[in-house]
Amino acid sequence: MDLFIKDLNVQVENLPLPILSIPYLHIPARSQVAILGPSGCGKTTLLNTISGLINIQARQLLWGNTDLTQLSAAKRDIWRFTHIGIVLQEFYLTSGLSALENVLLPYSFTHWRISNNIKQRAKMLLEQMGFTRFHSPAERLSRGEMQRIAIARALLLKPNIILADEPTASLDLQNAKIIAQLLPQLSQQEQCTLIVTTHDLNLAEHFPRQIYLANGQIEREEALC
Ligand SMILES: Nc1ncnc2c1ncn2[C@@H]1O[C@H](COP(=O)(O)OP(=O)(O)OP(=O)(O)O)[C@@H](O)[C@H]1O
Repeated sequence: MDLFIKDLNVQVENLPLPILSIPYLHIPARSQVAILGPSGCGKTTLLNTISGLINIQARQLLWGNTDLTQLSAAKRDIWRFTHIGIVLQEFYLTSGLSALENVLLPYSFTHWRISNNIKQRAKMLLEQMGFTRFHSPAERLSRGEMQRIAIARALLLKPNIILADEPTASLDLQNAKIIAQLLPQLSQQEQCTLIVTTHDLNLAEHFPRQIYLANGQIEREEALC
């Protein structure tokens, strides 16, 4: 699914200027894009907008043929659950559940019984990230391991799109490097679009397209040919 944005202007109460203003943006399906820029430039607002988490203040925001501006908040929630996997700086794992059970959570929300196929897929995703302690309690894992669990959870239901907000920001250098390699690798393998926001240039260098925001606007782009 390609992303097309036309005339996005995010206004908030008591501020005279939009906090994000993007006249046009096209991100082709299955591409890998890093959104960069200083703190407060609008990265998270952009991610929240394209995932439909917040009201969309745009003339048009198309993901494929679906214009999110035309959907109610409830319909956007269903659309997001169906199409987007989200990875955040914090991992939001459920303590008391194992690593594997955490990966399976999105499936558990809509199914009474966990099928063998989905369990195998969860294990396969974890194994691809070099993690095999499926039954370890989530709260005993290292931060790098927790982020791997969060990535596998985001990929479990084969989303068309992965959005990651500062996925390496709370990791040490070594784990940040590993995640920086794994995320683009897995999204390519799963053939989904990957969009990350980051301050981390080591992460951004793994992305063929980099969009720099400043003061809520696209300042410049870099593309590796
Ligand atoms: N609901 C809101 N009300 C008022 N101001 C807001 C609101 N949401 C965001 N902002 C402001 O809009 C600007 C952009 O915020 P945003 O969180 O998108 O920036 P960011 O680039 O993700 O920053 P960081 O890198 O620090 O996470 C900031 O100045 C923020 O304070």
